[in-house]
Amino acid sequence: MRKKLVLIGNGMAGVRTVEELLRADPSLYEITIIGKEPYPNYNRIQLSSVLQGDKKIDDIFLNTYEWYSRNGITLHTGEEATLIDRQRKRVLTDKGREIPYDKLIVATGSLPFMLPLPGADKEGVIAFRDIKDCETMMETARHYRKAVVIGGGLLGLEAARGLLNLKMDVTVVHIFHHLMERQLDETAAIMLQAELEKQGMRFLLSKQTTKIMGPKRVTGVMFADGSTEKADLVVMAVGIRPNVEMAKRSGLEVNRGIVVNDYMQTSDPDIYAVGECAEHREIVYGLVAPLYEQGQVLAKHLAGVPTDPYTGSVTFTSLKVSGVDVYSAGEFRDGGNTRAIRIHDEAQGIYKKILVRGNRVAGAVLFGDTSDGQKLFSLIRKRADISAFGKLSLFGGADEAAAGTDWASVPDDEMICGCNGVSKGVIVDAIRNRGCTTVEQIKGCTNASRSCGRCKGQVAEILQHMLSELGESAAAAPVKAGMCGCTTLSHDEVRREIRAKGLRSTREVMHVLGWSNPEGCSKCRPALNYYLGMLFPEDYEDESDSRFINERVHANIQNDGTFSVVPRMYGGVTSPEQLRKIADVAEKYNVRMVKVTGGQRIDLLGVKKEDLPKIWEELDMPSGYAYGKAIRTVKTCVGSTFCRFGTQDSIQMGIDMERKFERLYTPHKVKMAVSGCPRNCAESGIKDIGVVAIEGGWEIYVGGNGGVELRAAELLVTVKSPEEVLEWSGAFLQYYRENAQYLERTSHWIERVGLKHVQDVLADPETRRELNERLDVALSVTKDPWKERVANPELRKQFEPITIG
Ligand SMILES: Cc1cc2nc3c(=O)[nH]c(=O)nc-3n(C[C@H](O)[C@H](O)[C@H](O)COP(=O)(O)OP(=O)(O)OC[C@H]3O[C@@H](n4cnc5c(N)ncnc54)[C@H](O)[C@@H]3O)c2cc1C
Ligand SMILES: NC(=O)c1ccc[n+]([C@@H]2O[C@H](COP(=O)([O-])OP(=O)(O)OC[C@H]3O[C@@H](n4cnc5c(N)ncnc54)[C@H](O)[C@@H]3O)[C@@H](O)[C@H]2O)c1
Ligand code: SF4
Ligand code: FES
Repeated sequence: MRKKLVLIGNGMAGVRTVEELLRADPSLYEITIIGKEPYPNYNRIQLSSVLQGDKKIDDIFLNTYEWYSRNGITLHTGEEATLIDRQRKRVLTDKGREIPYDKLIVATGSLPFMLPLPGADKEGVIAFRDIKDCETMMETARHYRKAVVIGGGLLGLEAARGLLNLKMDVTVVHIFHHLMERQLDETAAIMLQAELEKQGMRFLLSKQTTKIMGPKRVTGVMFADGSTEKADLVVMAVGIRPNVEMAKRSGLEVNRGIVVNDYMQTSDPDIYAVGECAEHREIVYGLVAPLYEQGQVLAKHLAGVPTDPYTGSVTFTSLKVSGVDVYSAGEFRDGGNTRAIRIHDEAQGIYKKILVRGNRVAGAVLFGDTSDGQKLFSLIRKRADISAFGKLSLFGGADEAAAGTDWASVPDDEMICGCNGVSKGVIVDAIRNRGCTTVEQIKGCTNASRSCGRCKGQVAEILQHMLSELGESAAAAPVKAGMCGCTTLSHDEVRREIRAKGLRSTREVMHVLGWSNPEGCSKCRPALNYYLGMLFPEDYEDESDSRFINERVHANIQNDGTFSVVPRMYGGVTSPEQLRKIADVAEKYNVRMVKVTGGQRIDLLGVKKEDLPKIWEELDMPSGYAYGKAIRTVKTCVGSTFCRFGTQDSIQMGIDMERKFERLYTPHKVKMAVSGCPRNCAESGIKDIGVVAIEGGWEIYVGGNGGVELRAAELLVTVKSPEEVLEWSGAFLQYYRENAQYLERTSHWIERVGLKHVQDVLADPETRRELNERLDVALSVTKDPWKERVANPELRKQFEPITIG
C-alpha cells in the first residue's frame, strides 16, 4: 500500500517539491495537499507583473486543477491546517477534517510583516502577498488617486511601479537613507532612485511612520518628525515573517523559522519543512531559487533516491520593474576582507561592482547593464578560481552584449536560469536530445524561465544558437509551433499519427510520439482525449481526468467555486411540468439565482458540488452540456407555428436538430439557431450553424460567432427540406470534428480553411453520406452524463465534498 504524504501549503516551494517527487517516483505516495488560498498553485512572483499590467491573473497559474487530479492528488483549497496531531499522525483543519499522514511536509511560507502602528487596521491599509491583495490594489486604483508604499525594498518598489501603471500618484516611504539597502550599495541605490523618480515615483527617505491617519478609511500617514503624507491606500512592504504559528502549536522546534536539518527534516523525523517557513543553518530564505534547491533535496530524500544534503544557497536578486536593470548577487557591501573592482559610467548610467575575496568572486552589484549577472552568479556559486581572469574580462558586459553572446564559448555549467538552477548544458540537452524547439517547450522540459522570467531572452538565444549549430535544415526551418510545450508536432500531425499508428490512449500517444513531458500538460491532454474519442468512438475509453474541470463534473464552475446547472430544453421549448420541477429544485437546494440564458435555457446558479447529482436526479431532464466543448443549444424563433411572417416550422426544425446532435463532443462549443424567416429573430447569423427559413426551403449558414470576435456566418448551402437541413448540418459537423484543431471554433476554422473548401468537400453526396455515417456511429455511443452519474454510486462519489474546493 502506498504511504500517505500530506503537504500543508499549496504554494511555490511545497508544490515544486511534490513535482520533483512525482518525477522521481510517482508510485510511492498517496498525496494530499491542503492550501489556505482558494486557488491551485500560482506564481506569486508574477503578481508584480499582474499589478504592472503585463500579465493577467489567469496567466500565472503554475498547476491547473487537472494537474492535481491527473496525478491522483487530493486537493483541499480554501482550507487551513490548524494543528498537527503528532501522536495520532493526523493534520486537523479548520473545516473539521482530520487527514492521516505517514510523512508530512510543512510549506506554509511567510506572512507579510504589518507594522503595528495606531490605525494600521483602517480600511485601505494592505500588504502585497497574494492574489487578493493584488486585486484590492487594482480595484482601489479605480476609485482613489493617492498611494503610499511603506518600504523601499524589492516588494515595495515593484508594488509602487504597479500602482503608477494603474495611474495612481505614488510615494515610497523608506526607513533607511537609501533604497534596497539589503541588496544594493549606496551608489547603485542612488542611481536606482534617480531612474525611478524619472518614471514618476516620489520618495521620502529616512522616514519612520508612526501613525495611520483617517476616520474609517485611511487618509494619510504621519512620521516621527511630525510631518504627514496624504494617502487613500497604504501598502506595507516592510519584510516578511516565516509563517510558523501552527508548527509551533504542534510542538515542532521553531526558532525564527521551523528548524530543519540538511534533508529538511524537522525535530519530528516524519515531518519536513520547506520554503520560506523553514530555517536551515540559522538562515530563512525569501526567494524561490534556494527554496527550489531545498525542494529538490527533500523530494529525493522522500523518494529514497541518493542525494547530497542541502548545505545552503547563494542568492541573487533582480528588480522586476520595466526600464530598470538592477542585479545583486552574494555579498554587496564593501569591507569584510573583500576587494572591489568597479566600473562607473555616469554618462551612460552604468555601474558595476564586483567584490573579490582571495581568488574568488564574493558578490556583485550591477546597475544599468546587468548582462554579466548570471555569469558572475555562476562564478560565485561555483566558488571558481578567477586568478586567470583579467580584471576587466570579468565584466564582459555592454560590448559583449551588443555583439551578442558567443554561446558556443559559454561553458555548459554556466547558470542561465537562476530561479530554477538550470545551466546552459541542461538547456542544450533539452534542445539536442529531447526535441525542444521552442522556449515554451524548454520551459516544460527544464523549468527554465518558469519563475521570474528574466532569463527568457537568454533561453531564446541559446535556442537560436543551437538550431543553427544543429544544421542548416534546423536553422532554416522556422521555429514550429507544436500543439504545446510537450511536443513539436502540430495538432494536424498528431491527429495524422494517431490515425496512422492506431494509437489508443493518451499515454500511448505521448510515449510513441516522444512527448518531452511524459505526463503531458493541461493543453495537450484534453486535446488528445478529444482526438482519440473522435477517431475511435466505439473503442476509446474516455479519460475523464484529461478533461477540463467543467467537463469532468458536467457543470460549469463559477467564480465562487459553486456550479451552474442548465438542463436541456429542446429548441428552447419547455412545459409547465418542467418549470414546476425546476422551481421545486431551486427552492429545495437554495439555488442562488434562476436565470434565462442567451441560448433560451434556464440556468440554476450557485449550486454546491455535492448537490449536483441530487438536483440532476430530481430534475430528471437531460444535461444541456452548457459546460462542454460540445453541441450546446439550438435557439429558435416561433416561426410559422405562431408568427405572421413565418415561412416554415422553425421550432420543430430546431427541436429535430437538437435531438439529433445532442451529446456530441466537438473541438469547441457549437451553438445553433433556426429562424422562421429572414428577419432572423433567433440570430442565426452569428451561430456556428444558423438555419434560416425562406419560401420553399432553408438556408444553412456556418462559422458565425457572437462572442469576443464578432463574425457573421456565411451561407453554406440552400436546401429544400428539413431532412436535407439535417443531412448537411450533420456532414458539416462531422467534417469540422475531424479536421479542426481542438479548441478551434467553427469561425476560426472556416477562416483558416476557407468556406469554399468546405463547400467543395460537402458538395459531393457520397462524402456527405460517409460523414453522416461516421457521425451516426459517434452519436450512437453517447450517454447522458447526468443520468449516468445519478445511477452509478462510484461516479457519484466524485461529488462528495472532498477534492477540489
Ligand atoms: C509580489 C511578489 C513578488 C516576488 N518576486 C520574487 C522574485 O522576483 N524572485 C523571487 O525569487 N522571489 C520573489 N518573491 C518571493 C517568492 O514568491 C516566495 O519566496 C515564494 O512564493 C515562497 O514560497 P513558499 O512556498 O515558501 O510560500 P508561498 O508561496 O507563500 O506558499 C505558502 C502557501 O501556504 C499557505 N498556507 C499557509 N499556512 C497554511 C495552513 N496552515 N494551511 C494551509 N495552507 C497554508 C499559504 O496560503 C500559501 O498559499 C516575490 C513575492 C511576492 C509577494
Ligand atoms: N524581485 C524580487 O526578487 C522580489 C520582489 C518582491 C518580493 N521579493 C521577496 O519578497 C519578500 C518581501 O519583500 P520586501 O521588500 O517586503 O522585504 P525586504 O525585507 O527585502 O525589504 C523590506 C524593506 O522595508 C524597509 N523597512 C522596514 N521597516 C520599515 C519602516 N518602518 N518604514 C519604511 N521602510 C521599512 C527595510 O529597510 C527594507 O528595505 C522578500 O523575501 C523579497 O526577497 C522579491
Ligand atoms: S424570424 Fe421571422 S418567423 Fe421567426 S419570429 Fe422572427 S419574424 Fe417571425
Ligand atoms: S532566472 Fe527567474 S525564471 Fe529564470
